[in-house]
Amino acid sequence: MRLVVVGAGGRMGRMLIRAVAQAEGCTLTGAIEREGAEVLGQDAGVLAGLPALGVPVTDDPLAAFAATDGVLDFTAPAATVFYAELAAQARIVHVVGTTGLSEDDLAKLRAAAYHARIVRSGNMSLGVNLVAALVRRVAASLGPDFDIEILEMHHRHKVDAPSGTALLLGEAAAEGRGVDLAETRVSTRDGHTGARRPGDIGFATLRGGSVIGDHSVVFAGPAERITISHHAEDRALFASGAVRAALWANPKPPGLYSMTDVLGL
Ligand SMILES: NC(=O)C1=CN([C@@H]2O[C@H](COP(=O)(O)OP(=O)(O)OC[C@H]3O[C@@H](n4cnc5c(N)ncnc54)[C@H](OP(=O)(O)O)[C@@H]3O)[C@@H](O)[C@H]2O)C=CC1
Ligand SMILES: O=C(O)C1=N[C@H](C(=O)O)C[C@H](O)C1
Repeated sequence: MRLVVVGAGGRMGRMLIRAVAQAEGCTLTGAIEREGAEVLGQDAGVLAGLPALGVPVTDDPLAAFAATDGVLDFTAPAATVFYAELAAQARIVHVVGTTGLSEDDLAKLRAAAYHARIVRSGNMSLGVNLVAALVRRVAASLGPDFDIEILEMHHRHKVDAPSGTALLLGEAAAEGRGVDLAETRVSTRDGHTGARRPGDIGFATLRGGSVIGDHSVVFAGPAERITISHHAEDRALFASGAVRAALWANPKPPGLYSMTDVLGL
């Protein structure tokens, strides 16, 4: 499968180049960065710490999308919406790892998925998606006297909160409970907040250092507490999940898919 990496100079972009170069059955056909980026013109392989691959980083997605089967995109919301529209025009696979998308952005992705095969997930790892399945089940089993709180910590450069993974886990908890996350979500507490509202799903965000991604879901009951945690130890985990998603989506009809579909969970 021919693949293009957008946001090639980013933390995940470099990991994605490595993952494509090392994956059986995949060829890197393009590496895209934004206009004016310092890495333009560099060889994508060298950028990712590999021998040269003969693929220069460019700011021309049109040419790259016209000659590929799929795009791996861990960039920023506005960029992802733009690339989804291009992927739809080119009728290719678009794997979206970007987090922090608004409802409006998501609506645009749903529209693009009439023509593109889009796989989107706040976390491309097998472990987190298994944890989400577990959280759904635990939330469905426990009664309303168990309060649900989600804690996450990421590196100091992360720009969105709560993380895409925290929201994915929150959605799983809400689904398990049969409630709407939008109506139960509490993402900030400060000052005199009053007592916890029954049924709320709380989010707490920590940022610092080089933490790749730590998540815990706490079910706090009257006399016991269950904590389900996941700790990412290497970004390569997300990159190999993204390549797996692209290979899975390649023969599928247009649509918006998730890692739950890819992993058959
Ligand atoms: N779903 C998952 O499993 C995971 C998701 N993520 C998500 O992936 C995203 C990226 O994370 P990370 O790699 O750490 O961030 P970085 O900031 O390191 O990388 C993002 C890259 O995208 C580039 N970019 C921004 N806009 C465009 C554009 N229009 N065209 C081309 N390139 C563009 C940025 O360039 P510039 O610096 O010039 O803005 C930057 O190089 C985040 O949303 C993060 O939460 C991260 C890990 C796992
Ligand atoms: O920005 C990151 O780094 C990560 N983002 C994703 C998220 O928002 O959950 C996934 C992972 O935790 C790393």
